[in-house]
Amino acid sequence: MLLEIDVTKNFQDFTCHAAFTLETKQCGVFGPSGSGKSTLMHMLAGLLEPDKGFIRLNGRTLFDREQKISLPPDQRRVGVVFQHAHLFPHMSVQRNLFYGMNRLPKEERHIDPAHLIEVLQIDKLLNRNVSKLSGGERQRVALGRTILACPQLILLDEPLSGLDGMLKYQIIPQLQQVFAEFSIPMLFISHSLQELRMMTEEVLVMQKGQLVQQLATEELARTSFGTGGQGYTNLLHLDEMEDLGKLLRCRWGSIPVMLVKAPDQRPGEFSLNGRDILLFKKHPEASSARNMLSCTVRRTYETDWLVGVELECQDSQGSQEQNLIAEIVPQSVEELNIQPGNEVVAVFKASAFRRLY
Ligand SMILES: Nc1ncnc2c1ncn2[C@@H]1O[C@H](COP(=O)(O)OP(=O)(O)OP(=O)(O)O)[C@@H](O)[C@H]1O
Repeated sequence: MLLEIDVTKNFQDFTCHAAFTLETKQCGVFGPSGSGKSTLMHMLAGLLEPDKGFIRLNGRTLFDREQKISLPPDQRRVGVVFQHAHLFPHMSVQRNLFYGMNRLPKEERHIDPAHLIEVLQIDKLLNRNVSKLSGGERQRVALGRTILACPQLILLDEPLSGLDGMLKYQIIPQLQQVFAEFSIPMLFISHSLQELRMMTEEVLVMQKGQLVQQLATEELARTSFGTGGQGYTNLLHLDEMEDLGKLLRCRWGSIPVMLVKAPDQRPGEFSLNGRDILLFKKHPEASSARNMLSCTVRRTYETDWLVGVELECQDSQGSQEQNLIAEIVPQSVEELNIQPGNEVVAVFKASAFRRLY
């Protein structure tokens, strides 16, 4: 995908200006409420006309003020999924799903509906009336309808913010799978950095109507979590849980880790705060913490008042496996001689994990 934009929109007391070139398939738009994320998205989709500038998608001009080009939304090949799925209330799920696809010339229909329906797990909903769907089901149908129209770009405007926490994290793996399998470029708009980390590789940061940064989502996570009070959040996929009574032995890739047993605990995504990880020079002789991983320091970086230490953790065979970031105070960096290439032991409790979904 190649998206080239330089647009300006003036409202009475607000100006939105964004100029960027994007080649990444999975990109986020991040910013606080009122920073202009939706305004930018509406200009892209053709729902709002910029006062100045141009929008080109894969070399095709969607908008150009000087050339007096402004394609209507249905000719842009840009699909939109809103916060609240705008499904047609008088149609069944099936008719909603195929609405856009039926309007496409046959030679442009390159998505297999049966496969998409399977990945989105909506096969049992096809004959239902849309008023009988839950929030998560509605969002999956809305996404399916948008994808079947075979857009060159999909805009998702806070698609998860209308869903409660648990449901949100259940739908994320499905979204990840859909975008990976069908390889559709997307712009994912959100004010949740956690969602963006799970869904995108690169992110555009909006502030007060201006595009202020374009960077890797992971890089943004490091700086924002580091300078914010909450600390950097490592995201870990844990599976193969083995019941040891009050603890669960799980796999993080090929590394075994211990997790406290909670009701209804099952494999999935967990977070581990970088400030909950202690670093030791040598393997501690005894500790109440259940997790002690041998690691190599890869890099350090400074946050406002802590130091982020990028670690490569080894599995039992000693091969470098997973990455982890610990945040420690500068004095500890000096005392432990934390430098790239040095070996340390990362220690954290079995209760330090938080389940995401
Ligand atoms: N049609 C309009 N007329 C006048 N002002 C508008 C219009 N649309 C948006 N704005 C203003 O533009 C600013 C940015 O709004 P926008 O909805 O783009 O922000 P946002 O980053 O998407 O916010 P949120 O996360 O709350 O959805 C706001 O101050 C809003 O009041």
